[in-house]
Amino acid sequence: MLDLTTSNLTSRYSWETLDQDQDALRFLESTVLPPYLNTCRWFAGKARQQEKFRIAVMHNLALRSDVDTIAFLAVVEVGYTDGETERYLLPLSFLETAQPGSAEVPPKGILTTAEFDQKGGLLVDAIYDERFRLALYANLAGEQVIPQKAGQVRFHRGRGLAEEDAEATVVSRVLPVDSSNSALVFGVPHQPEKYFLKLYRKLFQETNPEVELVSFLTEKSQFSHIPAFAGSIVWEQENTPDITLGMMQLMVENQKDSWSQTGDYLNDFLYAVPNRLFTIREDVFDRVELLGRRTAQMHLALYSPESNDLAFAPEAFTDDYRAFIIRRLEDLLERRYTMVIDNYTKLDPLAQRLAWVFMEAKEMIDEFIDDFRKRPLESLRTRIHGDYHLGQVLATNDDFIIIDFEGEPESSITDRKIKHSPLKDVAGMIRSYHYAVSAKLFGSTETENIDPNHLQRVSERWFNLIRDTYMNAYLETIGNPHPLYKNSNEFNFLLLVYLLEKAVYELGYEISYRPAWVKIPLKGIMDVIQEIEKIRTADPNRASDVPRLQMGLLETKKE
Ligand SMILES: Nc1ncnc2c1ncn2[C@@H]1O[C@H](COP(=O)(O)OP(=O)(O)O)[C@@H](O)[C@H]1O
Ligand SMILES: O=P(O)(O)O[C@H]1O[C@H](CO)[C@@H](O[C@H]2O[C@H](CO)[C@@H](O)[C@H](O)[C@H]2O)[C@H](O)[C@H]1O
Repeated sequence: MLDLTTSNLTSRYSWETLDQDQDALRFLESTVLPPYLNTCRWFAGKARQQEKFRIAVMHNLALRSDVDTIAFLAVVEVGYTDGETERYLLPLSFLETAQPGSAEVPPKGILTTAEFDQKGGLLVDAIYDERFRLALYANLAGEQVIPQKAGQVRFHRGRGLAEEDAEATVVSRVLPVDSSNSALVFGVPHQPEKYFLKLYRKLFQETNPEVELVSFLTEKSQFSHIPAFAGSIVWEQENTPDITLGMMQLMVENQKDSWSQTGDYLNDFLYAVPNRLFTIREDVFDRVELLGRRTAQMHLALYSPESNDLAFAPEAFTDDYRAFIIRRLEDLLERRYTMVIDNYTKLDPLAQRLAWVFMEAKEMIDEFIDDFRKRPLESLRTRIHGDYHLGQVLATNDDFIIIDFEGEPESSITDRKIKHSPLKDVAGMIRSYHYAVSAKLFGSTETENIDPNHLQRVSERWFNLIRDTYMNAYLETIGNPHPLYKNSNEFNFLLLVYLLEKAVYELGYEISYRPAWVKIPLKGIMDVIQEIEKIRTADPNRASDVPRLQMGLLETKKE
């Protein structure tokens, strides 16, 4: 607990002039911000060597209360000994000790005790100050543009914000999810949880891809399986790209995300496996089929050849794009080979055998990449979800709502806006179903005494059924033929490219974070290389010295 009797930050001036008080700002930068940011879940620089914290900008936001006051939207720049500087949004508010609500701020929201013009209180992350939340809502509803020293802060109102709610008395709270951004919830009379406002923490010198995709789907398509776009908050400056600070959507009533739901459904299956039974509720397949359809409908909505918005116009598989994917894949592969070698002894026996086959297949993978470089491709690329997996799909009573269109967290903002074949999303979801089945079977006490080879075969059978159900529903909805996918050969080939990319990425993630799960992406890689081998052997004209796949390495030695 903070000691409220001693002030850490003391200023002779009033809180409202903090942005001009150089001494107070320097104190914040040197003493308060470094330890505070390092406690925040959304601060991504914890593992890097931090060098400098600087308040780059402080925007003003008027707060409605008994006494006129303001909050600041601070942009904190963090410099590192190497690599790029990052910028984070940190809304700041001052709660005088006697202020109602000051006792309710959780410790993680308090930066320091403070004293401004002899008034004591707390310097807090403003999301925990109700006056700040209400100001955000009122500005969005009123489509305000607030001039600042550096440019202006514009509040856009989206179609999702209902007319009758614009003047409503709202209630608000901070959603207790600890993730890379912060989430606020707003309620209106008769609907206590109606709007969901995401404040982006890490800022990019560009419009956030999520705002582009969600506003496009809401305003220019009939696809209704996303939470409708209700507005955004943007920092605008002349001759500089806009910076998105936040986005509001409708709040979705949901029990859980589809990762948890799929896991629950799989329990029946899990209990049956030790008895050598295949028991599974039909509902599982109904859900998978529905998600296949919803995925295809999302892709059809994002495919807009008539749109005059270039950001959404479909594009061909250009040499530049192929070079981009190949660079990424080769870079990932190189790092994964090293990681596997360095961590080999930490892997369990099944993962070790799979890792061997993967390492031995290097030349075959190189040949496949070369094929991708040269093969004529007529399919098209569009904007896609970009980070699609079961955790990004909320399960409502009888349907799905797709969220989090921000793209892959590790990619730069420019890379996140690159158009891909929608098969990249399809591959993401297939990998996720593979994870759901494998994690359940390999991570549960019910199956711990079952021979891992048998478990592998069982999980493969169930996964194949689920994958085919998903793919059939997807293809049926997309329609055949469709300009996005020229023919089934190309479709199958491209799907392998994206499955390989995703599984190779996951291999690194699991080695670093969940070594017990390494066999899941390794098995995913194995499935892809077996398919690659089938393509090679089916082509009578292919003269290649590349060795065959060493599947024999997977056999366990009989004692
Ligand atoms: N529109 C929404 N309605 C209800 N809950 C939501 C909505 N959007 C996100 N959530 C919840 O907030 C969590 C974090 O949202 P997400 O978009 O994944 O944010 P982040 O970018 O911080 O990861 C989700 O896992 C989900 O539980
Ligand atoms: O959640 P993030 O966007 O930070 O993504 C990272 O963590 C994910 C795990 O939480 C990881 O996803 C992998 O595991 C999931 C199950 O836990 C599975 O559904 C995904 O398909 C699988 O890729 C993701 O790869 C990583 O970037």
